[in-house]
Amino acid sequence: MKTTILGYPRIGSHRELKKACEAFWDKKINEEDLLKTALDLKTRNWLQQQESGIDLIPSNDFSLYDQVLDTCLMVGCIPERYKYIPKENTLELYFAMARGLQKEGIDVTAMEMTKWFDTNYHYIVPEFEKKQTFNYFSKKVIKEYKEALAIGIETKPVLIGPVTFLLLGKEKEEGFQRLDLLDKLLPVYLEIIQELTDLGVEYIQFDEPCLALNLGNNERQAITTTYQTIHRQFPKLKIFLANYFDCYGDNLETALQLPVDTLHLDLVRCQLQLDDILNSEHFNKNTKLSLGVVDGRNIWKNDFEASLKTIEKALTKVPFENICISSSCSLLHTPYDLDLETNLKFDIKQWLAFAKQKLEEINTIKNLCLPENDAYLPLYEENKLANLNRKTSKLIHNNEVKNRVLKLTEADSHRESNFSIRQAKQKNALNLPLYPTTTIGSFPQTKEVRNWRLKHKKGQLSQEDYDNLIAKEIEDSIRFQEDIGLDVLVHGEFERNDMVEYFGERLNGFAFSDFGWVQSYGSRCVKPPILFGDVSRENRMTVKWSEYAQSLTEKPLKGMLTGPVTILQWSFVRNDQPRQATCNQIALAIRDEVVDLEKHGLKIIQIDEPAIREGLPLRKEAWAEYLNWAVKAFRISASGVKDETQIHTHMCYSEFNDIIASIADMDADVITIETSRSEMELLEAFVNFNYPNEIGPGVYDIHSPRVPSLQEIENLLLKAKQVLPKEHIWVNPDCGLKTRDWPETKQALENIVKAAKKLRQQELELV
Ligand SMILES: CN1c2c(nc(N)[nH]c2=O)NC[C@@H]1CNc1ccc(C(=O)N[C@@H](CCC(=O)N[C@@H](CCC(=O)N[C@@H](CCC(=O)O)C(=O)O)C(=O)O)C(=O)O)cc1
Ligand SMILES: N[C@@H](CCS)C(=O)O
Ligand SMILES: [Zn+2]
Repeated sequence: MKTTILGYPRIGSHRELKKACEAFWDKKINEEDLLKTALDLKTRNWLQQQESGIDLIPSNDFSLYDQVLDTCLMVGCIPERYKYIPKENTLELYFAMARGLQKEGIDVTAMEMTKWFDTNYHYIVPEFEKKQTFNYFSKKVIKEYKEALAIGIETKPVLIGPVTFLLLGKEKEEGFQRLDLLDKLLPVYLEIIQELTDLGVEYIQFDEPCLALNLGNNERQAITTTYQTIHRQFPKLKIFLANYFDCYGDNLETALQLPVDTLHLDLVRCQLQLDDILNSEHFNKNTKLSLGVVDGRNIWKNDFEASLKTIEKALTKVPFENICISSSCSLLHTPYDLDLETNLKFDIKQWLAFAKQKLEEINTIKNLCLPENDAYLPLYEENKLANLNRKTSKLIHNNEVKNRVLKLTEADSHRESNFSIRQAKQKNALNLPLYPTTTIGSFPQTKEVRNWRLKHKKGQLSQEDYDNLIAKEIEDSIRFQEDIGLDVLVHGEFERNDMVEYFGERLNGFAFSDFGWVQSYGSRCVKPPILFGDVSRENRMTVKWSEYAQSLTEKPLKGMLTGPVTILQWSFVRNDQPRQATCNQIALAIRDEVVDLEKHGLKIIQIDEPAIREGLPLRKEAWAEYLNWAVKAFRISASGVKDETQIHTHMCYSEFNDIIASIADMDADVITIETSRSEMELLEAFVNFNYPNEIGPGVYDIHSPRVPSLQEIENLLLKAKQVLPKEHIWVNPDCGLKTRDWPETKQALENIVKAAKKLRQQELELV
């Protein structure tokens, strides 16, 4: 029996990689310094895994920015627009693809980014053209294998499988299907595998999480062709095939017939597939099984008793030596180390395991399976006790909250009137111009603002002083928004550390870590709150600052809240009750806040739901049930106000096509969406569906430091104007501006307002 994991977090327990990357981008450190930090992190990760008894330790799971971008570089899939960046300057090219580049006559946009399956991790979307060619360009995988070898660790290199790589990408022109490129891509993979096997690599982990999706026959055939070809050419190579985040489902038969050494199962997301596999006529008894019993997506302690039962079941059909104990998916999605948390209550801390603790769990589970396991029995008992304690803890249950959810009625998820009546009333109440301009909520979270919060947290800045600084920042931002002529203002979210953590900190039922960082994209991290119990709102959460901001201006100010599905989705959520039940509890807490904002004079309230698409189950069979409760939860949160109050929602990084009916069903008066990186492509779904309510297609890609020109914004707006009724169009950036600096924000927003004014002028001239 062996142990493995599919990947380890890489940002650093103290976000060392984030800090090094950002210092490198700011030219405060050079390439050598950055690469040294990276090597230190990789080395620490490998040694940690070795020390924890992991047998098959992954390499090439590290990335300076994103593993899909690494794969693009590996196979030379570099879009034409980067050709002016010298290829020898690999890091400049790499970060230009990730973030865009504006310097010395070069002005290139970044590649698109989207969500990695149903996680809050974003990957860079590969771009393919009809005449796409591939070549073995970046040798990172070799370099990392050698780096580990240099410290005496023989690793299992991880590659994103060619089929998943193609499916995750996008055709940039018509007339071909990206899967047709497999014939050209596969030879490059073979070249890479050749180099790895020449170095003595025994196992390669191929990540093919596309197997968790509904695939067509040609996609399944592509999987079969790929692994038959690899096996034919490298019969001695041990192919470790990893699918995760859901079952193999109807791809199981294909997967079971592949010539692979080890098949990985995510047994956290899909318990039942083990029975299906063991009972399948296609199951080859010589195939090893990697049993992903330790949750790579959540932070609850493993239930050893349950895991051992699962392993016992596998052992009825699979020889002991053919079992590998592993994490359900890469541990990338969990924080580093629970030992760093000194402020978590013991009661709660005893229920948790972060990445380092998960390594230890995997090792313990394996040892508990051995005949001589005496030394590990105390750990088994400790685990049993902690889990029992969680089941019965008084910290978790609140009957008042449970009853309120039980008493919800259909009427609680409906506004008083339908949209057209509300629209007319809101027009009167708000008196906005055509093409109203607004922003999505946050303004730059500068170093100063974050430092005030840090000092305040450490007790070095009093509540009063902190509040005064925030108030001044809000006032400045209101003046700025008025000066440039925005129509609907925001307070700027300066008081918030994060749009989910901030609410979690103010709601009952949540706990917080100090170092529970998880990479969201590139150098950006989030610290998901730990949602352990019934959720309720004790006090108002946002009214003070929104009311204050509104008092500074005659223009309408948007109250700013995070929606129930997003709070659920971006927290480490309890696994002892259905997600739907937890979501309704959050919805009621947000509803109370919405009603309070209205009471305090806010005429527009935005309830952000950027995670609604990401929460969609990977398999379509499960969509309807999810969408039903998710949309309902949003509606519960939004429906406590009168018709005149305008409810906005915001979503970013979403493919809307498949779920557009549900988005319309959310019945927000206005929705702002991400569209600029995709050149308004994402708007298509709204147009085809005849989306009934108002819509603000983002015209400024806020994830890149690039300032969009007036012309670019105008072009995007013209595209929107061609397909949407003009009375429905809002003009706004893609998403919040918290990651941007003020100078570029000012320039970009000025351009946005100018573009909207120009459009209005053109309308006047037409009359
Ligand atoms: C909209 N997005 C979000 C997602 N998920 C969320 N939970 N939140 C989101 O906003 N998913 C999809 C997208 C992803 N986008 C982003 C965008 C930006 C960030 C981001 O900027 N993250 C910050 C960390 C934010 C935070 O929690 N800050 C705290 C702690 C501040 C801190 O680092 N303090 C320093 C000292 C201050 C200093 O000197 O700089 C310290 O403690 O050492 C706060 O503001 O109080 C990031 O830095 O990565 C994430 C996802
Ligand atoms: N209101 C949030 C939404 C981000 S998705 C912000 O502006 O940052
Ligand atoms: Zn957003």
